[in-house]
Amino acid sequence: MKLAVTRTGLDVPEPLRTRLEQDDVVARLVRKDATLWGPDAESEAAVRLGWLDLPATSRSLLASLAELRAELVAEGLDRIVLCGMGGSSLAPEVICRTAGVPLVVLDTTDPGQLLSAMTELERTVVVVSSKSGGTVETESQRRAFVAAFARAGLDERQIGARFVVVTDPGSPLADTASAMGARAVFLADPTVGGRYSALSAFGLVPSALAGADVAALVDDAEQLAERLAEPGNAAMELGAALGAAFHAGRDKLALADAGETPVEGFGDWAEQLIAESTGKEGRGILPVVLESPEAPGSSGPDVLLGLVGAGPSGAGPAVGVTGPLGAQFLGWEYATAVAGRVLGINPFDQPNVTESKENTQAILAAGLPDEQPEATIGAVEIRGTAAVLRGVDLSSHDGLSLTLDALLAAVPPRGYLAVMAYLDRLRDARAAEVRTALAQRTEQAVTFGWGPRFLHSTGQYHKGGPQVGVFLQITGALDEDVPVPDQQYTFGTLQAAQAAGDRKALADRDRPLLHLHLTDRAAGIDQLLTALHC
Ligand SMILES: O=P(O)(O)OC[C@H]1O[C@](O)(CO)[C@@H](O)[C@@H]1O
Repeated sequence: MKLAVTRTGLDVPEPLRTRLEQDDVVARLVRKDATLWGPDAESEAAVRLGWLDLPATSRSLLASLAELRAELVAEGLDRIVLCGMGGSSLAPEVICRTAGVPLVVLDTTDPGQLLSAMTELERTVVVVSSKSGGTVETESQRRAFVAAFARAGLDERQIGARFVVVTDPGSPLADTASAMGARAVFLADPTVGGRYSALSAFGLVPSALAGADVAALVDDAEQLAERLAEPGNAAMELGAALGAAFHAGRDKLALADAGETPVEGFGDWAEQLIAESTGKEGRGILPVVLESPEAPGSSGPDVLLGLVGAGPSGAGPAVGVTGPLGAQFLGWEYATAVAGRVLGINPFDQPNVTESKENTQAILAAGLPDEQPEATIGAVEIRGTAAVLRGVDLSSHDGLSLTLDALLAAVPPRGYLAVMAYLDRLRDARAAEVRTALAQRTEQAVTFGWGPRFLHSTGQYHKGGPQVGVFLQITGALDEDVPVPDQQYTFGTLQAAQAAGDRKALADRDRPLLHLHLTDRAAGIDQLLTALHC
């Protein structure tokens, strides 16, 4: 099956089509012309287009991956835990979900979620994936697993044999991998950025070790790669549609898995690709991951519905993309690069991501801020900016409902509300229902992200995109905490510092923000959902 793109209710205007043709974008992109995104982006683009070659170059990984998987299974090591953030874990999660094979993805600093991953150690192999090799979440998780294996009685050599590392050549993680005697190290192509790395070792290594058929993925991508030089190819059509929608004022892309598609959870991967690539210089396309094509938020004056796995069935505006997963990855990457050109931004940098990271480090050094709640209602402590809380009667018996009403009222027309939950996405999964409940009550887009994962995805858009966002941050009390080995802080402190660091980054931009801290997570989520449904 080939990649196919269909549209309803959205035209690609002739001038845009002509411009893309006259500028020879199709031919220039496949020959990796770094000038496509303007002079400011040129030096970065020159070292960021390696993803176009991956369908051919990644083939060389397949034999060694099959061998390594067989070796691990023979030793009874059949549980794969992947430590990695953003582009280093989102693709393997979709690949494994789609293939129906188990992969434990650890992309969090939540101590509870970490502890649930640190089980069944006797059958566990940990894949540590980080391009830069310097991502604090990933390095902290690696240390925690080393300590857990040691507690389980493994010696140094045995511990090393439980780790597989994926990183860029020369990164600090490459050095650590050899120092710890990691069982295998895969050095990835440094000319591929994190969110474009689905078909590289970052996507393939953990997925193959978990049992997914990654050869099929590469085959499917290669079939599309062969057509990418053709004018009007499907990926070009998708990029043109995203660009046309943006210029028509439809700068929210509501993404849903659709139809009989075997692709599962694609929206979470595409969300990072689109948000981090386009959300900068005060513009961008905001991906809104929907629970289903009919979920609230699938239509609106600023929305384009994007269906993965089926053509659009209604009047639109919508775009449907069908085809196998390998082709979907490559097609959306290509389309995002094209959309970047249409929007006039550099789709390969993430200039605002470091800000929250730096705030986090400063907070870890100085200590967590002491911010007293404005009110505590049941299991929910309420804090927030004046733009949300001014005039809200927090002493009222329905103070939480009134607060949420005020939050919704603060979202401007064509703006958005971002829910950011620094919780355990397994145990506190019901928190995601807050998105649907809020989206039912507003015309504006409502997104949901698990912290700190979203910091490596929509976090770029929040800070670098149009400043029309309103934010709901949810944090929760800890049942247990876990020290980060050889650091002065625990995972719980790191998680709290990440949340506080991001609050600071948003406050520095005067964005309206409501911070709800759940003193009892389950009770607090219940309370929130009740307040939203009444
Ligand atoms: O693979 P790394 O270097 O750990 O980075 C993880 C993620 O962090 C970012 O660099 C920035 O948030 C993403 O672009 C990337 O996918």
